[in-house]
Amino acid sequence: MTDPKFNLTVLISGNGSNLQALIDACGTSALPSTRITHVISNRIKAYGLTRAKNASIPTTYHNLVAYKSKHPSNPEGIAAARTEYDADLAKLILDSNPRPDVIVCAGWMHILTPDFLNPIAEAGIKVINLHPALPGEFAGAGAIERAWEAGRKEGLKRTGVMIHEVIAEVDAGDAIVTAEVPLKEAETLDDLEERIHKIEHELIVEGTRKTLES
Ligand SMILES: Nc1nc2c(c(=O)[nH]1)N[C@@H](CN(C=O)c1ccc(C(=O)N[C@@H](CCC(=O)O)C(=O)O)cc1)CN2
Ligand SMILES: NCC(=O)N[C@@H]1O[C@H](COP(=O)([O-])[O-])[C@@H](O)[C@H]1O
Repeated sequence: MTDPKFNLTVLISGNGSNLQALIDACGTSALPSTRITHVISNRIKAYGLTRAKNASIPTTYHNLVAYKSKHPSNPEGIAAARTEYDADLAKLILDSNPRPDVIVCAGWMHILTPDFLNPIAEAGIKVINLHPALPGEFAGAGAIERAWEAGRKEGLKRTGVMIHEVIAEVDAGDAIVTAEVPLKEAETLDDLEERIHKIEHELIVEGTRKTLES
């Protein structure tokens, strides 16, 4: 059997249900001739690491705490730690064989700085991110809850999910694919999260495929 045409590196921080959606899609008509060759987590307890190991995908735990411990715990020291961390994350990926065609942030809860983005872009590797909101709305962490609150308090009628290009400004990169999610009156946050996660699992596959095809 010939090697898959496309290679993915997936960055995670948690449960990994979106990683699982990608694992399940690889090699099917949804993500043809594609394989995940590396999963990297910034959290050692991320269940997504177990999902990757169960799928025989190489994993790396890239630990920011180890970098912070080498610097003073003041703003300058933390900035220096993040610079080193991000530069080493880029090296980790650029030194891998095969290199990825696309890096997918799938619940990756770490803001990437130009120390990562620049060397990756120079290598011609695209970085995309799953964000549970529509372009220009609820950037950053906790987007689902913030939309749910806006539905209750401000009458927001819909939120959404997008896969977007990753740039230095958080969640501001061009949208690759989006899906609107209507907000339902008196719906619990858990129920909204469940509806949104189902859409995420479809959109992350579609967004990755569109990126590979572009
Ligand atoms: N430069 C970019 N980095 C990242 C982007 C992006 O668009 N540009 N997308 C995010 C994912 N994300 C939302 O989609 C997001 C993740 C995390 C945070 C955040 O505030 N992180 C904190 C730490 C939070 C924690 O560890 O619990 C931080 O990094 O200080 C905001 C947005 C991925 N990165
Ligand atoms: N800003 C990005 C963000 O908030 N992403 C959120 O992280 C979750 C990861 O779930 P998973 O680990 O089960 O894939 C996703 O469901 C998504 O809503």
